[in-house]
This record gives sequence, C-alpha cells and structure tokens, in this order.
Amino acid sequence: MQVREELASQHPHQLVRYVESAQLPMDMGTFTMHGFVEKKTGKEHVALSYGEIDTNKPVLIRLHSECLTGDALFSLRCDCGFQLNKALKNIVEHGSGVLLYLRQEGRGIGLLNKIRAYHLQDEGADTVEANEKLGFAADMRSYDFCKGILHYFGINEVKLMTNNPRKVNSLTKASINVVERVPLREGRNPYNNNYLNIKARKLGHMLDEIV
Ligand SMILES: Nc1nc2c(ncn2[C@@H]2O[C@H](COP(=O)(O)OP(=O)(O)OP(=O)(O)O)[C@@H](O)[C@H]2O)c(=O)[nH]1
Ligand SMILES: [Zn+2]
Repeated sequence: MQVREELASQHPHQLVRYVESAQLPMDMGTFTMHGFVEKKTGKEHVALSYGEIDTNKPVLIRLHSECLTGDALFSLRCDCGFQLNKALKNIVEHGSGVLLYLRQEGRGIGLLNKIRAYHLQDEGADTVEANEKLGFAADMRSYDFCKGILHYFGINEVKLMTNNPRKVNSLTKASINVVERVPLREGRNPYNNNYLNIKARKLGHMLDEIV
C-alpha cells in the first residue's frame, strides 16, 4: 500500500526527461519516434506513436521490452519479434496508439547475461532457473517510469497489449487506468514452445499451454 501511494504521488517529470521527436517511416506506416531518458538509470527509451492520440478515450498501447535477438536478429527462441510486429500492426489497424520500446534487455539482466542464460538453457535449465543460477531474479524489470512517458502524451487510460500480469499491475499501481488487456499471442514455434509454457507456468503469463 505504501509503495502504491509513493508511486501515485511521484510526479511524472521526476521519472523521465523528454529529448526529441522525429518521423519513423516503416513498411506498415509512418510512426513518430519520441526519445526519453529515464532519470533513475540514465537509460534511453523510445515511444513510437501513430495517428492522433485522443486522450479522452483509452489509448491502445504496448510496453515492449528490448530483445535484440528477437526484435532485430530474427531469433525463434522467444516470441518478442512476432509480438513487436503484431503490436505495431494492431496500432496501425486501430488508427492510433503508442508503443513504448523499453531498454530492458533480457528481462532487465542485459544482453551479455541473456547470452549466459541462453547457454544454461542450451544445457537444460528453463528460462527462470537460468536467471536464478546467474544470481538474478526471474524478472528484474520495473515499469514505474512508463508513467512519465505516458504523461508526455497526456495518457491516463489505456488498452494494454500484453499477456503479462505484472505489466497490468505495475501500470495500475502507477495510477494508469488499464481498462482492457488485449492478448498478444504470436509466434509460437518449436524453438520457443517450452519457453512460452514456462512463462505461463512460472511467471503467470496468460498464454494457453501447448505441450
Ligand atoms: N533473462 C532472459 N530474458 C529473456 C529470455 N527470453 C526473452 N527474454 C527477454 O524477455 C523480455 C520479453 O519482454 P516482453 O516482450 O515485454 O514480454 P513479456 O514480459 O513476456 O510480456 P508480454 O507483454 O506478454 O509480451 C525481453 O526483454 C527479452 O529480451 C530468456 O530466456 N532469459
Ligand atoms: Zn525475445
């Protein structure tokens, strides 16, 4: 309760510093890319907005954590690249929305530690056990600063594309009203099937388990 009050009272300007915006044309449409610095960590995050953002209605958004391997290198070990693509397409089809691209590689452990975690998974550990063997919690991410980015757009009410209950809870604690969770089940394949089952079983993701 105390944490909830602290977060709710934290002024959005204390969380991030807005830097600049620029056009980002893509195959699926032209987005605007907005750059922010997270004050607590110095990390550089971006928000991709599309269309007219009408803050009188819930805005369709996605919080997407960085995954170099899935988002940029076509990896089939996870579902990230497929989800990124689908979320951007959903926003274009909807006519407007915002994707927050968060620099929290490897659920917050960083790229090189994610390679260490993948090595342990090659040897039989699951995604949670691998993090723990390396001395990390299963998920090191925090979404508190997202309130600062959403405040820049004037967004208080969202439809959130995710299967991850922690994202819904974190935004709610930060006084963002999540009026709808939009499932984003994309890209299951033989290489990530087990990983997705473990996410459902151990991390609480709302995914149908397929054995
Ligand atoms: N430590 C670790 N991180 C991983 C592994 N596989 C993927 N990741 C990271 O997990 C994160 C996935 O982030 P998101 O796409 O926001 O997905 P999510 O938290 O599962 O929730 P959704 O909103 O349902 O997609 C990214 O930061 C990936 O780099 C893994 O095996 N180990
Ligand atoms: Zn990934």
